[in-house]
Formats: sequence, structure tokens, C-alpha cells
Amino acid sequence: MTLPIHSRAVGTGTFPSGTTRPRLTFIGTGYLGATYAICFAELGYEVLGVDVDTDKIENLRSGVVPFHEPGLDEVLHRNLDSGRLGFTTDFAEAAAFGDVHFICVGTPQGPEGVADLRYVEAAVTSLVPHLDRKVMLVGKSTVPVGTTEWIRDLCRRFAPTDVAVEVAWSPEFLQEGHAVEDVLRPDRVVFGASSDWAIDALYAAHKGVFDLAMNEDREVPVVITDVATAELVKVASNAFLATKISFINAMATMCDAAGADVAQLARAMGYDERIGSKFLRAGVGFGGGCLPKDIRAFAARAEQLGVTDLRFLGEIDAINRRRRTRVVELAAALLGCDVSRPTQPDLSGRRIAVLGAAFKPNTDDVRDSPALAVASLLQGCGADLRVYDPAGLQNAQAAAPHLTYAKSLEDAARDADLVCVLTAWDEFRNVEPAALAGVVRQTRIIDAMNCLDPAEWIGVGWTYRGLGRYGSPTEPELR
Ligand SMILES: NC(=O)C1=CN([C@@H]2O[C@H](COP(=O)(O)OP(=O)(O)OC[C@H]3O[C@@H](n4cnc5c(N)ncnc54)[C@H](O)[C@@H]3O)[C@@H](O)[C@H]2O)C=CC1
Ligand SMILES: O=C(O)[C@H]1O[C@H](OP(=O)(O)OP(=O)(O)OC[C@H]2O[C@@H](n3ccc(=O)[nH]c3=O)[C@H](O)[C@@H]2O)[C@H](O)[C@@H](O)[C@@H]1O
Repeated sequence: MTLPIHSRAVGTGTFPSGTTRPRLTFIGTGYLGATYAICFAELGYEVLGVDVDTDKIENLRSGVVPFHEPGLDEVLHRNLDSGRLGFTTDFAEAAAFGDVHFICVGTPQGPEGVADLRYVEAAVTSLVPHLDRKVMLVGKSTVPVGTTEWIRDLCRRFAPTDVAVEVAWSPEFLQEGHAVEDVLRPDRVVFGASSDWAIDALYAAHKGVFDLAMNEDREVPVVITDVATAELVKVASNAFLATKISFINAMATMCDAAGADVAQLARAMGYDERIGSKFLRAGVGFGGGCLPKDIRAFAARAEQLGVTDLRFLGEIDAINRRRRTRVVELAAALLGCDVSRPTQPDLSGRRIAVLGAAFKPNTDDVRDSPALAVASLLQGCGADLRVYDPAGLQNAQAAAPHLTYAKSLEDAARDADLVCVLTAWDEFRNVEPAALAGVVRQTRIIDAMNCLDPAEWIGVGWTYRGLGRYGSPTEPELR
């Protein structure tokens, strides 16, 4: 059922605490939960962010967002000042405070790709024994289908016997680097619920989002469905996005073989509205804390349920991983190295500047970063590397301490035989090719995210290589 937002009375004060506007907790204050807590305070809710990481909570309390997300610091400061936003590590305090508790903890990859739900379990079992009235738990983390039923069972076992806990699912679709806007102005919301009370509570907990939309003369589509469908919407969406990226990357390989240009191919395909131009940028492939783990968890869950039709996701993953070795092959070819062992060319004595460590621009997130993976492969082949990233250096140093890092683009590029652009930061897209030519030893560049304008580089004497393209103009659209 899809309802326009105005077709339902919202925020009708159905909570035992008597409030007309529910008080919200966000359990897990990482990229998802902290952004939500801060933005929902901005929408006017009283909010408590809850985490087991005391450093993170101390940082947030003192106005420091513990990760790089454009615009979020300012919203945090404003809402700490307003008194609507607090942070705690105390689950008893969270239980006393909240009418609706959002579960935002991590669901990392476990053995054989299966989602590891231990943090979800810990969050639920830490909270519910403290409850003293009817509340709602809303799952936002990305989970395998069936998780809501499992949480309901946990609640039955761990909540006081006289306390009813409703469990619903409302998956999240925000993109890092664009998270504030995505939370305040989502392109849709999905409510998976099993009772009218839960649907009303979900509406009340999102009234601020709908009010903002109405003030701006927009509508936010709301899909109300069962919990299993809501859980599946999320992983299906990420699987579709991953498939789209691997599809265009397979086309890039085809373009390389056929002497065609994938950027022009994608542009021409994207004008067909049924296909759409977004998520058709070929390059080094997808990374991050979500798409890679989510397609593996989805495939693993499908197998558990006896569904074999999702096995194609294994190939989506394999195409994606091959993009990383493709950059190494290209580097070896450009540097004129011995490629008798194609997967392990000898790059010793070659200095390479790696521009990028974050898995994509406008974030410091290096989880499953293609840039760091390629850097590690290049170093494993003997190259002398310097890695630079505008925001992700600290996380990169922690995640990949074996690599050598530079404090600036120029430091990374000094005396380089090859420059590899692996994250499409504006700082790299705006670099002046002629100026950089004065810093490097050899003017060779691999544009692994196809984010530069080849003509600008070729025009001042650089040897330019994209992935699957021979030098067409760059399309600006990355989202
Ligand atoms: N990062 C993103 O853009 C999005 C993430 N998601 C999903 O949201 C979930 C969280 O992702 P991120 O925020 O990226 O992860 P994250 O790793 O940045 O944050 C998870 C947080 O949960 C905390 N935590 C762990 N155990 C806890 C417990 N028992 N009680 C309270 N807090 C606990 C951790 O200390 C950490 O701060 C994952 O399932 C992810 O797939 C969904 C949409 C977007
Ligand atoms: O579940 C999640 O956590 C989120 O995962 C992704 O968001 P995010 O991981 O922030 O990053 P994306 O913008 O989707 O990019 C993912 C990867 O794909 C790559 N990508 C993206 C687009 C493209 O055309 N080509 C391409 O290679 C990016 O460089 C990046 O490595 C989804 O886009 C979000 O909707 C979802 O909420």
C-alpha cells in the first residue's frame, strides 16, 4: 500500500507517556545513527543518541561529529544548544527517555558473507529489560529478512512480562557524503509494521519529515507494508545499485576490448529514462561499509531460504573485485613493467602517487575502500607508494598501517612515475594538470574513477588512462 502523506492523520499522541510528539532514541551513533539523531533533533524531536563507545558519545556531547559528513557539525552544534539533543551510554536512561527506539547499530559481514547480528542482539537485550511501558522498537540497520521476528522473540524473552514492545522495520537509504539532506528530505520512507498502533507510531516519529516536506510543497511517498517486505526493500535496493555498477563496469571491460568508450556509452544509455543516468559511472568499482557486505549477506540469506536465483550476486561481487586488479594491470602496462605474471607484475623501483583512500568522496569512511585495496595490491607488487586523501587519512592509517601516507596531494605526487586517482574528490578533479606536471617525475595518470577531463591532461602532455574509456569528456553526475 502506498499512501500520500496527507491521507493519514499523523502525530496523534498515542504513546503511554502522553506526549503528542514521541521522544526518540537512536541506538548506535555511527554514520547512520548519529546523523539520524542529529537531524531528527533538527526536525524538532527530543532525541537521545545511545552508544556503547564512550569516546564517541563524549565527542558528540562536546559537539564533535566523530566522522566526516558535510554539514553535520553545524546541525549538531545548533541542536546541542537547543537542549533537544543528548547522548548517553546508559540504557536505563534510554529506556526511561524514549517512546520510539531506533536500532542503528552495525551489521557487519560475518563468516561466509552472513550478516553478523551480534550488535543488534546486544542493543535489544541491553534496552528492553529496562522498559516500564509500551514502546516501539524500529529497526533501521540493514538486516537479513526475518530479523524483525527474531527481535520480537528477544523482546518476549528479555522485556518485563507486563510491558508490550512493538517491533517495526523502517530501512534507511541515506548515502554518506549526502546524509543530512537524505535524512531530512528522503525520496521515500518505508514502514514495515504489523499493527495500526505501530503504523501510527511510525507516522508520529516521522511527522517532522512530513511537515518539512509539506512546508516545502513536496510529498514524501510512504510505503506501508509488512516487516519482511520492508527488510527486503533495503537489501534489494542495494543489490540493484551494486548490479547497476557492476553492469557498467563489465561494459567498461568490453569497451577496453573493443576500443569503445564507456563514458559515452553510459551517457547514451542513461538518456533512456527506463535505465537512468545515475550509478552508471564505470571505474574501480563499489566499496564502503554497505554495498559489498549487503550483497553477500543477501546472497547468503537467499541460500538459507533455498532461493538459488540470487546466485548472480556472486558474479556482481566478482566483477567488482576484478576492477581492483584491472588498475594494477593498467599501472604495470603504463609503467612498462615486466607483466609476465599479470596478477603480480614487478613494480619495484616505481614511485606511485595514490590519490584517495576513502571509499568515495565527501566521507572519511575507508571500509572496503577500493582505493586502499588497490594501494595494497600495488605495494604488494613492489611499488613505492604515497597515499593522500583529503579527509580519510586518519581512518586509512588505522585500517591500512602498512601503507605510506602523504600530508598533501603535492607530497604524494612528488617524483612520482605514475599518479592514480582512486577517489573522485573535488580536490583531485580540480587539480591543474600543468602544475602537477612540475611535481611528478613522469606525467602518467590513471583516472580509476573516470572523473577527470582527459583532454585537459592529454593537452599538456600527460599520458592519460581511464577505465574503459579512451578520452571522452567527463559527465559530472556521480550520485
Ligand atoms: N553508513 C550508511 O550510510 C548506512 C548504513 N546503514 C546500515 O546501518 C547500520 C549501521 O551502519 P553505520 O552507521 O555505517 O555503522 P557504524 O559502524 O558507523 O556505527 C555502528 C555504531 O553502533 C555502535 N554499537 C555497537 N554495538 C552497540 C550496542 N550494543 N549498543 C549501542 N551501540 C552499539 C557502535 O559503537 C557504532 O558507533 C548497518 O546495518 C548499515 O548497513 C544503512 C543505510 C546507510
Ligand atoms: O546501505 C547503505 O549504507 C547505503 O549504501 C549506498 O550508499 P553509500 O555506501 O554511502 O555509497 P554510494 O554513493 O552508493 O556509493 C557506493 C560505492 O559505489 C561507487 N559508485 C557509485 C556510483 C557509480 O556510478 N559508480 C560507482 O562506482 C562509489 O564510488 C562507492 O564506492 C546506497 O547508495 C545508499 O542508498 C544506502 O543507504
